[in-house]
Amino acid sequence: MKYYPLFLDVTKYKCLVLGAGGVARRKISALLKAEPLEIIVIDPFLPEEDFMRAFFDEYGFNPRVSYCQRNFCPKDLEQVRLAFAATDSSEVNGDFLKICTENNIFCNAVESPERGDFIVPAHLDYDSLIFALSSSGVSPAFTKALKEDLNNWVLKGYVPFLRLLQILRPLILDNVEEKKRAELFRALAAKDFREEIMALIELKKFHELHRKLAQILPQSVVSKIDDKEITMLKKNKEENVC
Ligand SMILES: C[C@@]1(CC(=O)O)C2=NC(=C\c3[nH]c(c(CCC(=O)O)c3CC(=O)O)Cc3[nH]c(c(CC(=O)O)c3CCC(=O)O)/C=C3\N/C(=C\2)[C@@H](CCC(=O)O)[C@]3(C)CC(=O)O)/[C@H]1CCC(=O)O
Ligand SMILES: NC(=O)c1ccc[n+]([C@@H]2O[C@H](COP(=O)([O-])OP(=O)(O)OC[C@H]3O[C@@H](n4cnc5c(N)ncnc54)[C@H](O)[C@@H]3O)[C@@H](O)[C@H]2O)c1
Repeated sequence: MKYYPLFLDVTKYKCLVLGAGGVARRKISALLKAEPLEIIVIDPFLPEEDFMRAFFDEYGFNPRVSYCQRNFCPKDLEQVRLAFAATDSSEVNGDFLKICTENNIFCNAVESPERGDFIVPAHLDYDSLIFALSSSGVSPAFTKALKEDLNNWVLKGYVPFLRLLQILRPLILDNVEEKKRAELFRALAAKDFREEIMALIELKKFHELHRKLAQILPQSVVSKIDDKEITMLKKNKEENVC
């Protein structure tokens, strides 16, 4: 394994991004989702209003981001825990990485990842469930495509399935005696059954879905399933997309 995967709590971190181009803005936007203390962006060539306009147009206003149109100086790294060398100059990025290393600051290098301490994975977040994906730098385009496939798969399959469980759980709790419940919940979540259910929801075959559920659920539960709720399992507009 070329990289050690971990999930960082950055809420107490001051972060610094050198360079304010398109790639830097993408790194900043992902970092902001984890609510770092602050992000300082330094770029001597891009006027502040151009950066702010570009950033806010793409990702919206965020008070955690501050911008300096000037050259970087080592003093800027005081209190910084995480850094990104995001300029288009290999030399500038190299010098910056060196200073970060001397100061024990983890630094990402957007244009020469092998020189940095970490790479940024593609990610999907559904509240507390987070997927982070990496090709170890082999193909970021593939990582992005895989993320999109996974997102479709999760939203098509698991999110509607969880909505179904949300409908069924109280009915089972109310109508099935305690010692039989765990067995039923496990049967509903079992791989083969779950996959058939997910496929029926995806195809909107709600009548068959009802029949399939009746194979394992007692009549006392099946008779109380609200058909209108069942037809809402697969909403046209998914709200959980990040
Ligand atoms: C996942 C994602 C996260 C993010 O950036 O937030 C990310 N790159 C994304 C997109 C993307 N990047 C590039 C393309 C164009 C197509 C292509 O080249 O494939 C596309 C696709 C597009 O734009 O459609 C070009 C590119 N990327 C790197 C280099 C330099 C090099 O390889 O040397 C070059 C060549 C520059 C040149 O041509 O000179 C390097 C890195 N990019 C990484 C992450 C790290 C490894 C991730 C992994 O392990 O897979 C790593 C190693 C370091 C790092 O940046 O941390 C984000 C997807 C966002 C999303 O999820 O939607
Ligand atoms: N990691 C990735 O996902 C990825 C994706 C595409 C490209 N890249 C590479 O990343 C680099 C940046 O790409 P981009 O599209 O953001 O380029 P860009 O041209 O949009 O931005 C580069 C920024 O660096 C700034 N800069 C130059 N010298 C500087 C200095 N001394 N101090 C501070 N800032 C300085 C420039 O003013 C500019 O705003 C390129 O080398 C590109 O090959 C990486």
